[in-house]
Amino acid sequence: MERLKYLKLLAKQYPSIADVTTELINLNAILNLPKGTEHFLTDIHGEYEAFSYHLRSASGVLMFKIDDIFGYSIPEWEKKNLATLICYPHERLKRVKEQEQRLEDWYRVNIYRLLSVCKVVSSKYTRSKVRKSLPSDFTYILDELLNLESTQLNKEDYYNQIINTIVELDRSDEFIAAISKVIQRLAVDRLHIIGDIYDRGSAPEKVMDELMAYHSVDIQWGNHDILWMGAAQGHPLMVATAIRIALRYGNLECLEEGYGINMLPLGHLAMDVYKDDPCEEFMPRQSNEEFYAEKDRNLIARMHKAIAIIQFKLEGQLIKRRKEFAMDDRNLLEQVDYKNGSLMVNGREYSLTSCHFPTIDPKDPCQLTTEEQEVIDRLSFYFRNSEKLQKHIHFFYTNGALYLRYNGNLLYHGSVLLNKDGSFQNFTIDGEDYQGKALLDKLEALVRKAHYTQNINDVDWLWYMWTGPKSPMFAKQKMATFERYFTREKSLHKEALNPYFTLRENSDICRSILLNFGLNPEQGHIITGHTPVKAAKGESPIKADGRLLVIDGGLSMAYQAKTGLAGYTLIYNSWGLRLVSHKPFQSVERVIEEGVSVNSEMRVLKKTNRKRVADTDVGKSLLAEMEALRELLTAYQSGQLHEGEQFIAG
Ligand SMILES: O=P(O)(O)OC[C@H]1O[C@](O)(COP(=O)(O)O)[C@@H](O)[C@@H]1O
Ligand SMILES: [Mn+2]
Repeated sequence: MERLKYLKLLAKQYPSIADVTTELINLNAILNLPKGTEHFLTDIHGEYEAFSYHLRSASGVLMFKIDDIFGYSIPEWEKKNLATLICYPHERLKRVKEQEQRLEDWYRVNIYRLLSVCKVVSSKYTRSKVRKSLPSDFTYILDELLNLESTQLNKEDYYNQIINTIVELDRSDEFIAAISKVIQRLAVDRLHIIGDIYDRGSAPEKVMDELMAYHSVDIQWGNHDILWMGAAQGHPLMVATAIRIALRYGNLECLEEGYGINMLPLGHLAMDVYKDDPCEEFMPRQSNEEFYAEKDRNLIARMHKAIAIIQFKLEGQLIKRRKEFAMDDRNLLEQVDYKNGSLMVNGREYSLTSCHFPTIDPKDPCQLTTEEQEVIDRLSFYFRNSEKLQKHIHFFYTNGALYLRYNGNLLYHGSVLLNKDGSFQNFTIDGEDYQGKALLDKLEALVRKAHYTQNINDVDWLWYMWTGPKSPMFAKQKMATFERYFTREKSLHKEALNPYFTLRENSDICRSILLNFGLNPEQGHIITGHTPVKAAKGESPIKADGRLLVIDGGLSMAYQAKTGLAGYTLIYNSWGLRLVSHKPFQSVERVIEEGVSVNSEMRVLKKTNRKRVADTDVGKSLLAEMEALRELLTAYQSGQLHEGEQFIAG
């Protein structure tokens, strides 16, 4: 009975035998197409230009495609220029116009070449899917051109005429920009971002704009993203932490220009309180000498210290408020001896590099001064009311989650907590025990609940996930921020990793994780980020005989010295898995000047027989849809339902 009701509903969409059979033929054709290409990127950390280049060039794959298509028929430099045109059409066109004598000829040749590339990248999709991805201005023309061969009998003139007309009507620039975008878009069917879009680099807000405009993307929340998700709710401690990190890297533009956060109140506090403090340990990192004058750097350092102290005070308050987080040892302001200028850790005393804490009352070190309170209230207000920030963060809830199972693979940013013996580590939350997948599900539910209730006690959980020892996204014993600013004791700077990070080298462990998440342990892979792979020191991103891949290759500039690379892109296409490692991205200007070059290296990790859509998750749901359509067809053919019956009530 239920099934009949369902078929009646389906009949509304397919009211005749002809409709059902057309759809069945269509779905069957889709199932036989090659599997769409998935790209995986992680730990973007605000590095907008490099990130954008990866999207535009399909992480270098575009160059390989152009090579395949044109081979030796055109010289190397022309292939480079064609790739540049596809990646940066506006910038490249500007350059061409300055140099080219015979512009109309140039347009014709290049439009032909772009069409050849577009035909290859679109050949994996149905005509209908390609049509949907075409820009409205040129849908008709592009659809015609992509589905015709210039040499096709009787159509040659027609094809050439369309191109001539585009050139004559002075629409070439728009056409080239449009077709380039289509090529970029069709080269990747699905993009996975394994977390940590925010912090360190200068423009996470631009990364978010680009992701939101992207045709198909999912995000696995990283600890830095969760920090911003909490800050966007106006949680004062997370606001302070996000600002502290921004100042540490001298990223005022992201806050002020990107999100409209007014930093003036913090500037005032900094100059009132730390005017005579050189704040050496708080000088912004990276080569910000280029961007900031000495005077500005001094101001940033003072603001940095002012917000760091607010952060440490608020941490102490939260730790006392949330006993169940069991983080008393991280309430460091209460472990400082303000007279001796030292820090007590496990009964040992370590001297501080500076004990200039003019806003701290040693009797109640975690109490904010009135001015500090006013500043953090205002900053929290700005975060909550930044329209752009709210829009970006909303995207994490709609397109993101703590983990994702996709085409048999398991994607998460950090870890699944393990004990030393490889068993799943338990976390008791509100009296219930959680481990492995169940723990991630519980934590994700807490994040979504906090978004809904906006209650500070609920939002506190996001802070725990940012830095708590049992947070699978952080998965380190402590975050040694205070120790790094205020002591020189190396042993205190160490952040011990959860045993997971050693155990992930073992393929049996990885199999047990895949099983725990309901995936096939012999076929699936775990794909993660979070810990930069020290490739320069010989570390491999491929762990556990290929069962687990860590693809944090240092897209973040601040970490490139550690990795010796500038990031990885993992590619899963119909032929298997490949890992591309990138060299540092210099600048858009340099690409325009020198042409796109292959600055990546491709490694084949796994070769398979060509996979079709039928072998994917989408294929599975298409097969289920086809089964229902077959039932509907039988119902029509056996007279159980009449064609057009959707109009009959009940
Ligand atoms: O290098 P920075 O920016 O000072 O950050 C160091 C901090 O970042 C962390 O590594 C967390 O960031 P990741 O998630 O990118 O690893 C902390 O463990 C550490 O204290
Ligand atoms: Mn991380």
